[in-house]
Amino acid sequence: MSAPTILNISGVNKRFGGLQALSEVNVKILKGQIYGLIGPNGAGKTTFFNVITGLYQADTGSFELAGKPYSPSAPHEVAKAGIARTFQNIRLFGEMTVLENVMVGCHVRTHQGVFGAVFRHKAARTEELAIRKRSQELLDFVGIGRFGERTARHLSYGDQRRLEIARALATEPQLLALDEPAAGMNATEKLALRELLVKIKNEGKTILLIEHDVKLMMGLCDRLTVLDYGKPIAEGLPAEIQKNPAVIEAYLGGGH
Ligand SMILES: Nc1ncnc2c1ncn2[C@@H]1O[C@H](COP(=O)(O)OP(=O)(O)OP(=O)(O)O)[C@@H](O)[C@H]1O
Repeated sequence: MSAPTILNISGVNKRFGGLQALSEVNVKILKGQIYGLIGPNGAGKTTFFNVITGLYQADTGSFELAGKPYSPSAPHEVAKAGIARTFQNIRLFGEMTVLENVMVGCHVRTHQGVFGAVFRHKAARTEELAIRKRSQELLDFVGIGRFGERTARHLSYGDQRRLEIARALATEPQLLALDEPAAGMNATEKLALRELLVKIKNEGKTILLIEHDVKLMMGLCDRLTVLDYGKPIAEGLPAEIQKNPAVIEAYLGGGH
């Protein structure tokens, strides 16, 4: 029996004025996969992320998350529905501690929410302790457990990326959507990131990944979709994608 479908999206179109940023995009991601989205600059990758996480509204498209119809809406609702994302430009609470950043992520799934935590009702205190413990476990999992009390903005670049991933995992997502997590990383940091993503996959999580480093993607992804000028030009296994003439043309041809 094949794995259940986590994300099933079809017929997505998105236009900005005269520009067709997404054109009939279909993506189907199975549980436990690392699914890659690649394409030259401006191909529509981030727009696709923005559409599935409710930052942009698609002109058309049908969306299913873990077998249920899903309508991308406000970011908090999207997190509750089960999609957690990171951004090309790191978005942390820079003045909060590393641990607190992850705790914020955990509150998506709590009963008391952030207000309960602030006013310190008794039930909230108990929940808060559990959240602290869970957050520390997540920091340990991504490899920055020793920095919990540091101010987030004092972490190294690579560790800030890990923290973003820990915070996203804290929302207990069905799908972890990572937008260029290796951007700006050196070779050692990239290698460590790769190991972390494999570790997350081995926990049974499902990952949707945008990344410019094609070599990294080919080694990491179970399947990929290639976008070019908003259109899907190929879908398949890394070995199929690598020898697809349309993909080679999109990357090496004169259009970009
Ligand atoms: N809010 C917007 N308004 C108008 N045009 C936009 C908007 N967002 C994106 N675009 C345009 O849509 C196209 C796709 O952009 P997008 O950022 O999704 O590409 P990308 O594949 O993520 O590129 P990169 O790899 O450079 O991040 C581009 O031509 C971009 O200029």
